Amino acid sequence: MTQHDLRIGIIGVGMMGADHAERVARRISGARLVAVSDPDTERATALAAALDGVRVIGDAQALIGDAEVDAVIIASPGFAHAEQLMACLEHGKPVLCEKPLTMDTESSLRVVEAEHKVGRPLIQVGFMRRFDPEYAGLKRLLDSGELGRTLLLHNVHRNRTVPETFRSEMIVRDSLVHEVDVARWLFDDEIARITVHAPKPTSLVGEGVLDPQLAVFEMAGGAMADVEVFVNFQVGYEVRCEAVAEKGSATIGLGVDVLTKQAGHWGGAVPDDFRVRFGLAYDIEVQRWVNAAAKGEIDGPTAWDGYAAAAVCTAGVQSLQEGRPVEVEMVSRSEVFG
Ligand SMILES: NC(=O)c1ccc[n+]([C@@H]2O[C@H](COP(=O)([O-])OP(=O)(O)OC[C@H]3O[C@@H](n4cnc5c(N)ncnc54)[C@H](O)[C@@H]3O)[C@@H](O)[C@H]2O)c1
Ligand SMILES: O[C@H]1[C@H](O)[C@@H](O)[C@H](O)[C@@H](O)[C@H]1O
Repeated sequence: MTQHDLRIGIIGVGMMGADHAERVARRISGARLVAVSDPDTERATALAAALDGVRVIGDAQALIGDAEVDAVIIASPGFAHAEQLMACLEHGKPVLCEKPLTMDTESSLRVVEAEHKVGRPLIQVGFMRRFDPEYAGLKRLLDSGELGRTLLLHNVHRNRTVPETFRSEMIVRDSLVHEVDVARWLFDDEIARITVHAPKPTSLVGEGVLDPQLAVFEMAGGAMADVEVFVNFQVGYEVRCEAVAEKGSATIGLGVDVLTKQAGHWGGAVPDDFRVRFGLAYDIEVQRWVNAAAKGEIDGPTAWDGYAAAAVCTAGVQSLQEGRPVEVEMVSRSEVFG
């Protein structure tokens, strides 16, 4: 820890915020966790007590404006992001905002426009899969051209369970949004049209929750991606992606770990949740964000990426509700950036 460390404040210290707090406090170099804020003050106080030199600030806006906070991590629920992002922009503070950028296309666009007015990139969006060594390796391979042009992506995204607040729309905006970003990033193209199907739902969740969902993305350039997203799979956390190209295919997320043979069975462990599967990705993401923020830069998904993902998810929710493919409506980059 040095006096030049970036002093970080975290907003929202639930599952993800607490994980980031631990990360910043113990594993990230060039940064120091100095403050946390959460309406659940008991939770924030317990977390701060377990870490050295961390203040609890009652209100998110006060944390953002605090003179001793240089940079902010937003890990509050998606509905709170827009207002907190706007405050970070007003105060000129670099911010790593957990996905989704915001919960709707309009507020995401307002954030992009407000950042453009500031004149420098301050917002990085927490699409951490881009930092996962397996995804990064897949991206390098596809970009190398060794397999020819990429034609298809097959994706699987399964959570063991999610909180009861997770309704059908949340599955699109909070879970499928990862594959939306992955498809845009791997294909380096926009999603032009999306269809989200609702197969027979699991009986193990609340009435009316459409889980699993099957999505199809049609890219502007004609390639396609399919996604199974099943957030109450019961077994554990699984994220897989197979890219099919002209001269071969490549798969990540097979979970090849130590294979054990014991008591008449063989196999390996299935991670319980994203904190295990993507722990290294979050470490790399936060370290690179800290390094960049110290220089007044970002190094990862931009507010524009967050906006594009929000636009796709809005169309995805409409498709789920209306049972038909829906065109994605987005402004063009030149309308915002000139
Ligand atoms: N990148 C990933 O893989 C990943 C994984 C999990 C969650 N997330 C994202 O992180 C964010 C938080 O998710 P979570 O699973 O930790 O949720 P959570 O419910 O476990 O925690 C949210 C915390 O925010 C607090 N909170 C509620 N309203 C707030 C407000 N207005 N301002 C500040 N804090 C507020 C809650 O009291 C709670 O402590 C979401 O945006 C979610 O999508 C990302
Ligand atoms: O908020 C979480 C998080 O983004 C995880 O990475 C994803 O797998 C879950 O589906 C979602 O609920």
